[in-house]
Amino acid sequence: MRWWATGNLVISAGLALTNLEGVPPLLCALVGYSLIALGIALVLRGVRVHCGDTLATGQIVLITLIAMLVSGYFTLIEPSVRGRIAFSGFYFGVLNWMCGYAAGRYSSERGVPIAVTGFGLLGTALVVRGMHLLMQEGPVDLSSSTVLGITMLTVPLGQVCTSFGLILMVMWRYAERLRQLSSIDALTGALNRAGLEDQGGRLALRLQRARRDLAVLMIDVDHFKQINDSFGHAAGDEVLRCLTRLLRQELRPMDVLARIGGEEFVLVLDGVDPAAALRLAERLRARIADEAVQCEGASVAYTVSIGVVASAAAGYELPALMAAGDRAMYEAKRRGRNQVCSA
Ligand SMILES: Nc1nc2c(ncn2[C@@H]2O[C@H](COP(=O)(O)OP(=O)(O)OP(=O)(O)O)[C@@H](O)[C@H]2O)c(=O)[nH]1
Repeated sequence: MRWWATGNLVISAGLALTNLEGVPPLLCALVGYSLIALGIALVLRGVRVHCGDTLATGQIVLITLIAMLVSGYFTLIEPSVRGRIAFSGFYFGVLNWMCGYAAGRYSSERGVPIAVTGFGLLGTALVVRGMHLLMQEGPVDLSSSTVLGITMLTVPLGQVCTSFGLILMVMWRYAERLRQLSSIDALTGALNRAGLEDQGGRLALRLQRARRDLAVLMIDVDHFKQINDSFGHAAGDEVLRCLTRLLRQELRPMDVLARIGGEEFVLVLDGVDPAAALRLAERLRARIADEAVQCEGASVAYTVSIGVVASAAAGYELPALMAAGDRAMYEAKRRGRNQVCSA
């Protein structure tokens, strides 16, 4: 956004300079056209940065230098207004197409089609203008042609489209980021309750429609308060992070992992039948009991209690599945912890 705004400011300054009465032609041509090229290069950098790429400073300098040299050539060495204006049409047109290409190629965000259309319109209008001036007979006449009239109309239309499209792209990016942040637990990076309701709910609905098995594991760390009390809160946090990493290793791409309370985690498993869910829960329980967490020189051993529930027993409603899984998990606690129970 910063590059794009600066770029547009520089383009405006360049345009103003090229149209000023009484300005020496050399200044008008060299500085004016260079500024326009520099401005478009900054816009191109902005679009690329937004799409995870960049445009090197050397490339920006090169783009500006080309405009300066060619316009200087048509002013000092081979003075030709037609040559200068035709060149600027082609050159700035192609640069605008490059901006459109960058936006369309690297991004799939809302607003991209509008921005690409805007850059496309701008580029096409400028190239058509350049071609028209080249083919025009007699002295250069910028006022009396229908083609030039249409291109003059297209340029502001393209500018409105690019501005609107780029603003939409940036807003969409912020909205996506906010949505992600509001569904992620800051400590572990797993989903939080809101994220679970959203992604877990969608997974359950998809599996119900496809008539596939779904299983939910409710996992609670045993005597977590004692871990905090004995080793400190930082060690407790590290246990939660390590547990998240360990659980992630067992997940497949469609599975959902969430932390829904202090030391309570939920796994929603895609296409897992009751027997396989029990086997997985048992494997997790044993691995967790075996792997102590190292934190600030201390080795913190811990265990978990797991409640297992499958769609075959409790249906596909996530709240009902979690309630049944919770009951099974508390049964595991009641039986002495470090256990797996199924609903
Ligand atoms: N380190 C750390 N502790 C937390 C966090 N969230 C909650 N806790 C602590 O987790 C502890 C949970 O204690 P309890 O609910 O009594 O459960 P427990 O000690 O695990 O006992 P059982 O579940 O019955 O085995 C409390 O002491 C909370 O302060 C967190 O993000 N980090």
